[in-house]
Amino acid sequence: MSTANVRTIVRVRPKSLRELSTNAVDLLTTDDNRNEITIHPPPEGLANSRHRHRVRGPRVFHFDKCFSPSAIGSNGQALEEEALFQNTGPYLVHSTLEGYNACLFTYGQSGSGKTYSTIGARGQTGLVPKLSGFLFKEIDRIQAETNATIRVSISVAEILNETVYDLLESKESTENDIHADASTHYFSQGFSQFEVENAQEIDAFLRLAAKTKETTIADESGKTHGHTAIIFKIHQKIPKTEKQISLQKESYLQILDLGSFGRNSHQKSENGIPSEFAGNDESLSVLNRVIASLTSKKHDLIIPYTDSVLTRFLQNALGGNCRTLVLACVSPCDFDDTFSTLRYAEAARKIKNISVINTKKIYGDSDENEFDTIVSSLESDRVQMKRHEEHSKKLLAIIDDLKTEYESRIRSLELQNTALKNHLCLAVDAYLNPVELNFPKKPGNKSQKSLNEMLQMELTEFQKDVKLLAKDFEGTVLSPQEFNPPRLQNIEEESLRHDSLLD
Ligand SMILES: Nc1ncnc2c1ncn2[C@@H]1O[C@H](COP(=O)(O)OP(=O)(O)OP(=O)(O)O)[C@@H](O)[C@H]1O
Repeated sequence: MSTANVRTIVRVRPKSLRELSTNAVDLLTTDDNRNEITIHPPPEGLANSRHRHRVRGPRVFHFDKCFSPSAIGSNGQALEEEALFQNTGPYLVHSTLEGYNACLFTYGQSGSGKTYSTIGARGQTGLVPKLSGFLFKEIDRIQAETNATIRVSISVAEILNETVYDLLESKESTENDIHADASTHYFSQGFSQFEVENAQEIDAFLRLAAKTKETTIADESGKTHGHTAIIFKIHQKIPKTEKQISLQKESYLQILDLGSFGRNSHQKSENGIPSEFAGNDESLSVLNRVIASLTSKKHDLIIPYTDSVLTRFLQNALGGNCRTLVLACVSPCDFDDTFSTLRYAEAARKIKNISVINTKKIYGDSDENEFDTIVSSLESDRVQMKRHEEHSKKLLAIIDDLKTEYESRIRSLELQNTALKNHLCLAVDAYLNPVELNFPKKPGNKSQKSLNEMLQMELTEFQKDVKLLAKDFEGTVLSPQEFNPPRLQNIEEESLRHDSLLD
């Protein structure tokens, strides 16, 4: 079992021709050695930015690795291409061949270089072709050294508006068709899988997938706006030792080229106004919520993985049984989207994954050894338990906070209650023992009568108020027995008493 944080790599693309021709201001300073990127707010008057009011000066972000655009090498490839591969490929391939699940997913605004970096473009080889070459080189080496048998199969899917398209079978899948693998908890079942024996075959399947995309789900301009998932399943059988025990390992290597968000994106929100996530479906905003929940100080107990198909795919990669790399791609001249990407990428670095080697021992020729199945399932349960234990701790902390808050509220209510009780007692006492008023004698019966009526009315109003007050506090302040409201007869006597005072 190994615990590791999600690793984040940020790649800054060079200025596009449009940005060069319009003299767009470069807002990023990248220090590849310190792995930090500084973003500078655009100069006044150049852009109307959502974030500017929160970012008055430059803001520095830290990552596991940063790549600024570099010169083109003698092989026609940008120099950082090889460095990018060295920082991703071996980690992913070695992890998968050790038996761990591994995942790389891209993140970034439209046109920031996600597809360029993963798949490649116009003579530039992306990570996936390099990775498949390296994978088979390593498989050949291991097979030669250990006599292990390693089989690789590939699935390619497109996630678009909550629908999953199997790009190798050209069919749609519903959410129920696709599900997690029982032993690895990896969300990968339900697509067609094809066994591949070398990098050329992988390349052929990727071309087939691209063709399917183009003919079935691309728009008129030939673009597709979904998230592309390339999933390799690696199955290893390691031959028997003297004790007649052989090992089986099954792991997944998942590459996700995510769709775009951003103001330059191809789609708009429902009301036609471009928004941060308008360029894609809601799934990217769910992904941001998942990252925010996993890294929140408030310890959100429910991580919204199930709110989108994309986050179901990434459930293992974010906080689960997987070694994960995030490749965040940014444009140098777009403040809002670049700032947002850098913020989420930096947050993703705080996510902790607990991964296990997905292995199974086999005795003799049987691969149905009950004991080992139980052991491997227990190991997987242990990881789940550890996660639940962490959640329980967070839950207890929240309960403690709530308890303290409620205790202080109860104390304050008790104080209020005592104050109101005193207040009510005074009011009742004032009513039952009125201060005798010395009204001046007025000549003539008429004015004396109207004064009596006035007194009578005030007395009735006061009686109502006291009754209401007593009702409000019934059972908490005064019991009905304690409170003895004056009856009408008493009021009449009182009125007569006042009358006699006036006489
Ligand atoms: N590092 C880079 N060096 C040179 N050109 C690049 C680089 N990154 C991207 N580009 C160019 O920028 C353009 C956009 O790149 P890309 O299509 O990979 O973006 P994206 O993030 O996948 O966008 P979308 O999600 O909208 O498809 C392409 O023409 C690509 O060739």
